[in-house]
Amino acid sequence: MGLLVDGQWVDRWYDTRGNDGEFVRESAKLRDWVTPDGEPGPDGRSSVSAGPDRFHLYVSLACPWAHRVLIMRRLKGLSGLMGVSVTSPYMLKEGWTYELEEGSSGDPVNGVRRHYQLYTLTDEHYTGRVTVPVLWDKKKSRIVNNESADLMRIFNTAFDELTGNQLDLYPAPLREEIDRINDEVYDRVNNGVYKAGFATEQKVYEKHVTALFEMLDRLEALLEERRYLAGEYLTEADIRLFTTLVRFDSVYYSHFKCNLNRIEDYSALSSYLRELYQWPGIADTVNMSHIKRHYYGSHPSINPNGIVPLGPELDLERPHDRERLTGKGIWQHDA
Ligand SMILES: N[C@@H](CCC(=O)N[C@@H](CS)C(=O)NCC(=O)O)C(=O)O
Repeated sequence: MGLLVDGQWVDRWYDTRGNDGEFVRESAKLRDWVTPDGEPGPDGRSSVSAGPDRFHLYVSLACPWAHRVLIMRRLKGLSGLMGVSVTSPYMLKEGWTYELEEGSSGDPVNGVRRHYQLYTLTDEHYTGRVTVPVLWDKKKSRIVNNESADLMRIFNTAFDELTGNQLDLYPAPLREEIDRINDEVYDRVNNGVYKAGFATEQKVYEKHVTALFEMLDRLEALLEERRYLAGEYLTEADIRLFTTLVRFDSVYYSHFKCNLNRIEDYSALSSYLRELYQWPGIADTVNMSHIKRHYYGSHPSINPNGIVPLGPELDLERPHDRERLTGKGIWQHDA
């Protein structure tokens, strides 16, 4: 695990010592947009135009941030329009790689063996963390964007004219509520499990685990009343929560020591997790082997021998009881 410094790969773990035992996630740096005609994106950001064979997605099936984007690709019918390269589950000295024998798909587009090469192809002096997911522009031979929150929004609208898909996972009337939920879920849940798991001071770990379970209790109460986080429609907020929930009992509970409860112990949250897992197309995006091998095998400071636990045995296919709450599926753009 490492980062690029002026285009050179440096093998270095996160610096928690310099932050009083806290893991601080670096913000993504490549933030261009994709729009139907290449007109500027939100906040006037520069943009490239959507095209049928222009983009390629690089993901790890283990990574919850990449997973959100893979789900959006599926729900928005983009699979035929945009190929995907899957990394090896392991992220070790050279960072993410495309080693076929470890379970990577390889990289048919650029033929790179190490994920950081995509960053140096984009900018030979790149400095910063080298993360998945990444959206690659085949026309300009560079990364367009490496922030999953942006990629979800791009996929929600940019290609609609090409696909005819009208589903809207960020509908205008619900945006304020979605943004509010996303902020808290990001801080306490999505990134909260990492802040607990990568903490190197007891009090820091306890602070983040406490905040995480306070939030899970609040989400449990909300989901007792609401079918989905923002109400009756499934939105991006649900996808963002799902990718953490589906990893929780297998990984975050034990590997990151987030073990006050399992998701299975919450009635509404566990049923909600099963409903989302059973949503058409979603189960196919979940690869528990990559998920477990990645976490237990890529963090030697937490799990030095890399032993991958056999359990727990989860049955996400069993019935859920969410029909008792009103649900209207996914919003349509022209609804
Ligand atoms: N802000 C990014 C974060 C992505 C991220 O941190 N991905 C992890 C994998 S789960 C990664 O690639 N980490 C490598 C590193 O931090 O060096 C996003 O949401 O797209």
